[in-house]
Amino acid sequence: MVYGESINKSHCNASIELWSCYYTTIYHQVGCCLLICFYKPKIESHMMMEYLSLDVNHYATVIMAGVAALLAVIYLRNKRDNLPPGPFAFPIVGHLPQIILSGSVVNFCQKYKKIYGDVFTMRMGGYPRVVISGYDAMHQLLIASADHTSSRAITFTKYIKSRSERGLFFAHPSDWKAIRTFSLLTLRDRGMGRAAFEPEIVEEIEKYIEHYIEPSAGKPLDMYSNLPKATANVVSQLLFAKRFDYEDEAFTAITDVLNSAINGGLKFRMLTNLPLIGNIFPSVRKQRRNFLGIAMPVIKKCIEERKQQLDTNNPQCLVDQYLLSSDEMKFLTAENAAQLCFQLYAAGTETTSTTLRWALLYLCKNTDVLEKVQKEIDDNVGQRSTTYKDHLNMPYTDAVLTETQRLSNIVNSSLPHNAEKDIYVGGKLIPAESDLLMNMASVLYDPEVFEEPEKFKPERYLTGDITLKKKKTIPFGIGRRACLGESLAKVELFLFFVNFLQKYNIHLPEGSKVTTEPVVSVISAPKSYGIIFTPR
Ligand code: HEM
Repeated sequence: MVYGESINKSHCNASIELWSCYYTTIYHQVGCCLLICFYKPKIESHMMMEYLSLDVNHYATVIMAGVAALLAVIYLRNKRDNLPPGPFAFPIVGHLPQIILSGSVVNFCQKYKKIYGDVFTMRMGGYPRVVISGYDAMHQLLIASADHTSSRAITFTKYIKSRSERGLFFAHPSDWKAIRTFSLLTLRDRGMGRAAFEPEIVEEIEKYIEHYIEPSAGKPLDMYSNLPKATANVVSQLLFAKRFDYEDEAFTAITDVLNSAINGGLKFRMLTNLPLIGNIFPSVRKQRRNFLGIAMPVIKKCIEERKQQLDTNNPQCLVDQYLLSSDEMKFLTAENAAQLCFQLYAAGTETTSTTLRWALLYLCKNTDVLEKVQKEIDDNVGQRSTTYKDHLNMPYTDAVLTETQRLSNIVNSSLPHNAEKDIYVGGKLIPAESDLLMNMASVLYDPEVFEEPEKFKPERYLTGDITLKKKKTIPFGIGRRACLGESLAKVELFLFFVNFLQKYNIHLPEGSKVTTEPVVSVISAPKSYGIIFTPR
């Protein structure tokens, strides 16, 4: 089979029912065997022994039978799914043990890609996901087969039953295009990625410097929980035409909730992948409650405020535009609009601030690069205010930011997609309804394209086949559902970065042990670290 060949899937409910009965029986047998092994003294005379007709002294036989039955269950379950082969998966927890042993999902995917190739199955809890590696396979699925892969993973959407509560991330396939077009046009209209919006970003940077950097006065500043407030305010201007005071309680609560959820590692993955196990832990349950419970009232209050201030002749932000056009956009209910705002807010907050924290850390670790960036800033910007247009004359700074995005690989699995039809990729069948997880590291760290991919080397974007390297640098994803905020993120990254380094020298505190080993969660972030800013 070749890339892209697709066939229709036939469902066979009867055989699924048959399998279910079969599994239930095997699980029952295995359960009994294990019970006997561990509680033999207590149940020696129990009726179960008669039922199984087993001699309790033959432990070895019982254990072997149990293990064999367990393996049979796993084998048959995997076979039933018709999914591409992958490593051995444990019942209930799936590949969780191997993920923990590998150190992260990223390492796990990279490790098993070497054994199973560009397409293999991974199980997070009970849910299988087909892991896609390599640019060609991703291109095949997300661009050439975009008509059938542009909906979100079932594991994402199954918890949001109502179509009118899905916002953009989880939008029903038939609503997605209209919501995305509305969001993109409105945000662009308000200035996203355009020079007209730059003064507001620069004003936010100045406020951040005044509020956090200046008072740090040469002491280490940990930007982990305060930099997201600055990037959140940038998005807030586009959504609600307002910025929050950094000390505002509701604002602090919403950024803290996002921060801990997105950086919450295993806990957050449990929310979507291991709901049954996750529910056992109070802290996971609390995170689930907080995520929307704290955030949504703040978002709804902002929307309500816009209603009161609405000037029909002069819409100021995305919410104004929604309030004015909602008659034509029936699917965008009030609840859906609130979800959309929250998702844009969430998508634009941690991503940009985490990338900036990576960039500053890489520079502290590579002082020669820091010097070159500052020289380029001095030569091209000097003391005046920076604009995004300056990046055209600052190839080295641009290369540093591109290399930061490549190496940090922050959205390490992209956002999962779903295959709506059977698709063959590289000769392997991806059955309809499979959830797809993109192994972004396989492209961003491809040694065929990026020499010594694990190293921070901005010069790579200034020599050799630059076009190819840029094409394969895909931190924002590819295809129809690629990042909606890419243009905004690029402007923000450049303006924050240049403004910081134009005004300050940066270094890590004496004896700092922070490494560039990431904390891998929904995003890959640097470990919490302090940075010392000294005025230049
Ligand atoms: C460095 C910053 C950022 C990175 C690396 C990033 C990366 C990504 C990635 C990998 C995806 C998934 C693509 C896919 O599903 O195939 C995505 C989706 C998305 N991003 Fe970003 N993003 C960033 C900043 C932003 C910003 C600033 C915004 C907007 C305010 C934003 C809004 C979105 C939205 C709305 C989606 C979902 C699009 C859809 O489902 O159609 N992102 N982003």
